[in-house]
Amino acid sequence: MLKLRGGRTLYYGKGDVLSYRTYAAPLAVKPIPESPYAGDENIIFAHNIKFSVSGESLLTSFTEGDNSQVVATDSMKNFILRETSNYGGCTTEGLLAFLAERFLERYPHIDELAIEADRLPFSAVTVADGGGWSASDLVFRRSHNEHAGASLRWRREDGGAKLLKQESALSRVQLIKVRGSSFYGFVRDEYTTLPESHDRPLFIFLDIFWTYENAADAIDGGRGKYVPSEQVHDLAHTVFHSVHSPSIQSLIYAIGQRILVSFPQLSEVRFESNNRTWETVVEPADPASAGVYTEPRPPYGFQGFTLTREDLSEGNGRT
Ligand SMILES: O=c1[nH]c(=O)c2[nH]c(=O)[nH]c2[nH]1
Repeated sequence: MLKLRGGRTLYYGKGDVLSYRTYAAPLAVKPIPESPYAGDENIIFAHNIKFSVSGESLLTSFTEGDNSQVVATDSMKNFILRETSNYGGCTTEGLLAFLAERFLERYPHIDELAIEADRLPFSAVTVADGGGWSASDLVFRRSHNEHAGASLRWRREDGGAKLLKQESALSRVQLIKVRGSSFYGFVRDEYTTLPESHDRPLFIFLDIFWTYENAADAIDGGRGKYVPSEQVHDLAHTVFHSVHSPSIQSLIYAIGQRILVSFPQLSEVRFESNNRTWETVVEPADPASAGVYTEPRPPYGFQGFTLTREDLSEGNGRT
């Protein structure tokens, strides 16, 4: 949240700015053992952007109805859309940094801004190419599955723009593991009705956020240290597949450790998870046989956890 000196909150801006940029620079990343992902041609580089500004100079627009310093949110939308064509890089974080820095240059009375985006994923369709199959470079399908995101906060300082906060994201992951998860040993008392489970079908909703040690690695994909959400997703799959989890709490911690080990350029990884474990209708005779489940009823449980590099050192009291 954007705040003025003295702690007063003041901001305004535009959300849901839908920007479909074509032919951004291609992104190439180092492969990791858990993922075949090596980059993106960025033929479609599309985002849903949210943008807001703050500053002492805007106070009278609220207190006195003085619009003389107000950049209309309609103009913000135009700025974002038009300037997106001038972005020469290949990452969402880079696009947001480019827009933020240009905006602060263009409007010197704005002190602080927040900009965030969800990447709108489009994947190439597979086409027959005379005997085989290949990925089209012309036709793409809109995906409504998990996607990347990023958020940045900037403040004008000493005439330049200073990055205050950076977070990248993988949002709306939905994964089901049909067996190999348990939940038992929890507090049992007069309020407990949940049976212990030694092998449950575990369905989780997951959002994963990460922060770089050096934000330049997120902003400039050419430095070779960009962490693509696709690799984060593949790491999460791999851990979910391979560990027997005693709880979602323990599962997200294991995924977080693996992410920090794989990507030494990150300082922090954060999780928000949601338990959507299917409700059992017909119990399977043994875990690998036919069962029938249905959607769980609300309310849903959730978990949150932030890991730092300390979580990788021995004797941190958490492992
Ligand atoms: O992985 C879980 N963690 C919990 O804290 C919890 N609580 C609950 O009812 N089911 C689960 N599952």
